[in-house]
This record gives sequence, C-alpha cells and structure tokens, in this order.
Amino acid sequence: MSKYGVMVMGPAGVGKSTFCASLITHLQLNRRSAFYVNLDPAAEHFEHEPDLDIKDYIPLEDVMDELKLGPNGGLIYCFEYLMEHLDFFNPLDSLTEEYLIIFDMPGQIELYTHIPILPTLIRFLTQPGALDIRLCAAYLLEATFVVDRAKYFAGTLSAMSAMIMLEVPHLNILSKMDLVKDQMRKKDFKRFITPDTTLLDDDPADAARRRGGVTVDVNADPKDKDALMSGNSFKKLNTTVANLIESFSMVSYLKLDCTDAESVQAILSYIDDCIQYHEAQEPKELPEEEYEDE
Ligand SMILES: Nc1nc2c(ncn2[C@@H]2O[C@H](COP(=O)(O)OP(=O)(O)OP(=O)(O)O)[C@@H](O)[C@H]2O)c(=O)[nH]1
Ligand SMILES: [Mg+2]
Repeated sequence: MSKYGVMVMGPAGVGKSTFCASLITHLQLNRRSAFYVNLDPAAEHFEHEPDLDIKDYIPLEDVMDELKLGPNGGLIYCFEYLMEHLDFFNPLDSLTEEYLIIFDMPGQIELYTHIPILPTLIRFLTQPGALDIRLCAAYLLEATFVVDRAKYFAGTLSAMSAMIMLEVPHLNILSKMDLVKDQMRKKDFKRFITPDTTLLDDDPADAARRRGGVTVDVNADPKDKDALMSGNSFKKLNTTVANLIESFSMVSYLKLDCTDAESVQAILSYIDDCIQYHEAQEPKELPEEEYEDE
C-alpha cells in the first residue's frame, strides 16, 4: 500500500513550521487525515502536536551537552544517529493511503546543499516494498528576498541544489507573501516567479548600497560588508549565479500566504498532483445527515 507525503524544507525562519501547521489545519477542516513528523530536533513550539517527534528520540540539547557540540554539529549528529536507527519511522508503517504525512525539516542550509544525509533518508522513505512513500519536496524561500536580488539568487541556488540532490518531485514556494503584497503590485511580482538575469538590472538593494557611496571593492577591507557587496566582484558573482540558474531553467515559484486559506489550498492541490494523491483514494460515503444537507 502506497503512502503519501510532503517534506517541507528551506532555510531558517522561512515559515516551514507555520506552513505545516496551516496545512494540517486546512486538511482537518476538509476532513483529511494528516500525520505530522517533526524532524527538527531544535523545534520548541508547535501549533499541532507532532505525531512523531525526533526530539523524543534524540534531544539536541542532550547531544550538545554530552558531546560538547554546537547547534549545527549537534543537528548533523542527530541526523546521523537517526540514519542508524531508522526504526524511528516504524509508526509510519501502519498508515493508510488516506494520510498525508508532513515532514517538518530543520532550517540548517547545509542539510540541503552538500551533506548526503537527506538523499539517503529520502531513498529510505520512498523505497518500494518498504515504506514506499510517494514523496514530494516543498522548498520554501521568503518572498521578501526579492527586494535584494543577491539574496534572491542565492536562495534560488540553494533551492536548485536541493532539487538536483534529492531527486523527488519538487515544488519551490515563495512564503510570507502577505509581507510583500502591499509593497509590490501583482504585475511587478510576476517577474520573480521564474528567475532570470534581467532581474539584476534594477536591484534596489544594490542602488541603496551605491547611495551609501561605496563603489570600488578592489582594496575593500574584508570586514566592510557594504564595500564588498557593492563592488564589481560581487556583481560578477551574482551575474554568474543568475546565469547558471537561468541555464538550468529548473526553478519557478508558487506563492504562499499562510494567512489565506485559499493560498494554502492552492499549494495543497499542487502537492496532491505531484504525488498523485487523489488517484489512490477510495470514494468516500458522506454520513446520512450530510446527504440531507446537500
Ligand atoms: N507575516 C508572515 N509571517 C510568517 C509566515 N509564516 C511564518 N511567519 C513567521 O516567521 C517566523 C518563522 O516561522 P517558522 O514557521 O518558525 O519558520 P521555520 O522555517 O519553521 O523556522 P526554523 O524551523 O527555525 O528554520 C515566525 O515568527 C512566524 O510567525 C507568513 O506566511 N507570514
Ligand atoms: Mg521550524
């Protein structure tokens, strides 16, 4: 029996856990079953209690205390430990195809870029004959990044890197759209849905840095961030990154505003399509009183 799931990923603070919570609320309102797996050993507050929690298995604080590791080293240790104790995922075994399994990931960027733990975990979760989860990745990036093109392209590069590394159906999502809605017209925002190099031509953050009066970076003090980030080398770097992203032509974004139920529903529809959730569902009978209502 197939299972269905979404892995919510992205850099720190982009709204992953908030999106998971909105998704669960939305599923519950629509009488769908969700199974919430927290894989962030540093997470503290939850709107919905996780059904399965890495913190109950290996608390980050204990790892940091006992092994004298910092938060990032501790997190990597927790994941390495998890990979050696995959029985943690046993409770997923009994889930039926009705459930949407939601994995809430930590925000440490190294997990998505160069450490091979996630590809191994995903192979385990999706392996036919074992858990066999039809999984898609939802990679979040904050919509406010578009104001600074360097941030926007760096974020897009991390999304692309995750896409290439994980090899599962992948949705890229600009989160916190409510924060840019008032500052940017819909028409202007359209340009950011598919990244291309022309976006570098009118970077307001670059203009602001230039207004600060620093334009040459050749002898810039490495500690002077403004000088480094307004110089020609920085421009060249951004142009190269933008060209690389454009040449791969893999990334385009969906928009998410967690404060708007329609927006959450739209993203859920994309997730359902990606994993072909509806194709496996048995038609459900409505309770009698609902027939009468209808
Ligand atoms: N305005 C706005 N704020 C949001 C939205 N989603 C999340 N936030 C806020 O962004 C902050 C971080 O949200 P989280 O959901 O904890 O982000 P996260 O990606 O899970 O963070 P880490 O797990 O620490 O990487 C919180 O203060 C949220 O209230 C959104 O759609 N709109
Ligand atoms: Mg979180």
